[in-house]
Amino acid sequence: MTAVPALEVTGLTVRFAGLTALDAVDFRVAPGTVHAVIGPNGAGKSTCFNVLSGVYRAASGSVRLGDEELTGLPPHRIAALGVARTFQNLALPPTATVADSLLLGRHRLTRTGFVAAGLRLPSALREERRHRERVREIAQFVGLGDALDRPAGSLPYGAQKLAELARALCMEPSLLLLDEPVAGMTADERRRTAAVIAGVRDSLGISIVLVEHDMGVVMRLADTVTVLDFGRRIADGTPAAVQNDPAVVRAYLGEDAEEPS
Ligand SMILES: Nc1ncnc2c1ncn2[C@@H]1O[C@H](COP(=O)(O)OP(=O)(O)OP(=O)(O)O)[C@@H](O)[C@H]1O
Repeated sequence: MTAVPALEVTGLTVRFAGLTALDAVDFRVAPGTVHAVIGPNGAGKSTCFNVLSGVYRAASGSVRLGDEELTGLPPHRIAALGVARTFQNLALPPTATVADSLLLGRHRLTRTGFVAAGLRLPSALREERRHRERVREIAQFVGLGDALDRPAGSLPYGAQKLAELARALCMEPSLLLLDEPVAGMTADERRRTAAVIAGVRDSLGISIVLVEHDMGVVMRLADTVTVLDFGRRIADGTPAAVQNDPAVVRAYLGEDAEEPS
């Protein structure tokens, strides 16, 4: 396994027509840790996520993964550097089987060219078998080992979200970006997904950045947390530290939180 590099975000600034959605934000994600980005509505979480994955351009600042500068690179180049992401809304092909959906995640790791694959050459068949084995392992890892031959769209919502997570893992990333991984889930599905995410960190050792509204999940799962409000970083630290930070309480509850009762 190659060493997982640290993610270093420095002075990250994003502007939309006069609105500063991210204002000189700094944070660091140590290798093999879970880092949550939280904040009230409109704080800049999705913007941050979209800059990390290359969907939005930063006005200034830097995002470095080890020695690689990610700012300015298009999404596919960032993905090629080992950054995988999931989406807030389901993005699996609904009629493809879970196995085939996960195989799509291995596209960038596929060596055999189209011609060899099209001709069904032995080398192409061997490679496909290797990828299918890895897909099976990853599906088992997230608890979908029995669902490989089912159409992804026929699974319950929580299982479809896990299949997306599995597809991202199929890229063998060193950094996984999760956009609200438990949004819309039942309590059971949330628990199961949180356990899978903790397992990804603990067993695969990769780094995870997640944007999430569910505070219970954030507090249980994250090693470190960055809190944004109106595009600025207002707190950064362990879940316990940021939870008790007066600026964070104020941001979530409004100015009234400061008034003596
Ligand atoms: N593509 C865009 N064009 C213009 N303004 C945008 C764009 N994307 C986000 N914004 C603005 O940037 C600010 C931050 O938005 P962002 O979606 O990043 O916040 P958020 O913390 O993810 O909010 P939520 O929790 O509601 O998803 C908001 O004022 C939003 O209206």
